[in-house]
Amino acid sequence: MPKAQNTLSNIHLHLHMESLSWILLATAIFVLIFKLLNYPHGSTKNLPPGPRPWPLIGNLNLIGPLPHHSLHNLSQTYGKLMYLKFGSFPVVIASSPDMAKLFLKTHDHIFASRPLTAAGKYTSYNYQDILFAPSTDHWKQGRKIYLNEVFSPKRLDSSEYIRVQETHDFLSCLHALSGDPIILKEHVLRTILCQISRTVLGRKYFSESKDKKESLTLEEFQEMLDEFSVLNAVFNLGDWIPWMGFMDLQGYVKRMKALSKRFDRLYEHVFNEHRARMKDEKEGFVARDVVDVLLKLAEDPNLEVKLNIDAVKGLTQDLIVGATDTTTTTIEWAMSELIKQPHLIKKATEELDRVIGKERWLQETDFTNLPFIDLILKETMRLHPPGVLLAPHLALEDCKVDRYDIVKGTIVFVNTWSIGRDSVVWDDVDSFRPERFLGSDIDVKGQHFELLPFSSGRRMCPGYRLGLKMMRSLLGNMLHGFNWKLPENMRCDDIKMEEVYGLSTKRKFPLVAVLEPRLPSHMYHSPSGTTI
Ligand code: HEM
Repeated sequence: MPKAQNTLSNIHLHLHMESLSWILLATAIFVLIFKLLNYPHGSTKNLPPGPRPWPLIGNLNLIGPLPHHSLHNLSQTYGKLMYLKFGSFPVVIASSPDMAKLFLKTHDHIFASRPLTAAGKYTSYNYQDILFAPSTDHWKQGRKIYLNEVFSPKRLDSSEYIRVQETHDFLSCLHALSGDPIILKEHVLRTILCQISRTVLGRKYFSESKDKKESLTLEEFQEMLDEFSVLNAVFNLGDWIPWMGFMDLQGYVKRMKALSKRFDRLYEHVFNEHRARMKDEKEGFVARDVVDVLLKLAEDPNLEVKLNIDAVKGLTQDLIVGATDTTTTTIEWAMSELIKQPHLIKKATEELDRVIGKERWLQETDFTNLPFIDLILKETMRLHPPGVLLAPHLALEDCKVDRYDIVKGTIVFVNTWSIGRDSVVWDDVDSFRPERFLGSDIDVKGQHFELLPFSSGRRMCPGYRLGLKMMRSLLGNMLHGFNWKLPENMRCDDIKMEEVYGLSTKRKFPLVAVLEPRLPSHMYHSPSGTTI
């Protein structure tokens, strides 16, 4: 072979070898990246079963607009403990009472933290609230403050008069509207907002019509709460694929920052008013509401963890957002289920007539004598728990759960919506039958893992007693005070039961009803003289 030709084929061979090495190198890098992205699926860990994840997005492609439904369907294939990847994060889903118990009771100390999300950072004062705070000393102290200063039986008793006044105003408003179709949730939300604002902030701080002088209208406040609910439940890409976060492709972070500014303006106004009273009254100052208590605590040098002003805002905000959507949504679901089954309303009103009579309204001391109202609420929260996936929990350490390895940093969701439809636990799962709880000791206080609307363990809802009081009283009195009908052109089958996912999972189509008074007319006179 001539020398020149020899050299040429050497070059060819060299080039061929070189491209081969490039191909091999590229393949090796691809495999490595794929393995890294899918870690720990490829590791020696014994992970719960789950679908194979895609690079980059993991299993996010399997999650639809109602994530609890998507996860429920997946659990029918992969089982009650399921492993997925959301972007680059390992996620496990518990879909049965025994699995929920392992995370919320047996290993509660390991799973009581929260992942750091953009919502917690931008809408909740950089996690200086309680709901989004990881398991830190700030969070522990905040829960203690709540339990002693807001939710103790004594504190709840001292704010009862507010709930009574606002409930009477609510009933009076409904009476004035009797005969006309009403959008129920608007009235319930307004009442809950009035109750919680007066208890926490001292007064309402919003006006119900545009011409009154308040920094905020009711409409704007409701809009802010809706936006909070949406932004705190969205699948924000930057949370799951952190390197994409800076692009904010969905625009959620921008909205979070804007919302936070609106809430902050409200708190600044509220706090300035409270500080002014504190200054005026000096030694004679006595705390009248939760903000007073928190601002006083912020001055306390002996507090274990210093409470700065952002933390006071975070703690204040959790009470407002924690109380409003959850209770309003539950009452709306309850009435939607009841109105489809008039015999249940009849049963409830028979009990009310027997226990309360027609000459007074239901009070908080009557609750123990009205078991059917409680059965209705339990059955509502079985089928329509507001927090369908609870809030996300985070593994602080590696842990073995039901023979599977759950690695540190795994995010845990408990699918309470799925548990409420578990046919191993419940008969006739899709039917709304409050009587199913007759003679059963299952309650909603975190001891029975088949019914977890308020969760259980260290992260259990601290406001559940207040939530129950507000719901029992409003629902009971709504049934006591009125006959419930559908607008003329509607039949029971027209009531759609579709959902919209959010911090609380709400009805897609608001319930519209027509009310007719059941009690003598003098009963509806509101003591505070509120008109609509
Ligand atoms: C129907 C009424 C309510 C329901 C169904 C409900 C449900 C829940 C759920 C599921 C959680 C998350 C638990 C977890 O992560 O495991 C939670 C947490 C929380 N709830 Fe409620 N809630 C209700 C009413 C209230 C009320 C009335 C308040 C306050 C006034 C409140 C304040 C909070 C707070 C501050 C947290 C955060 C607790 C923490 O992360 O440590 N909730 N709630």
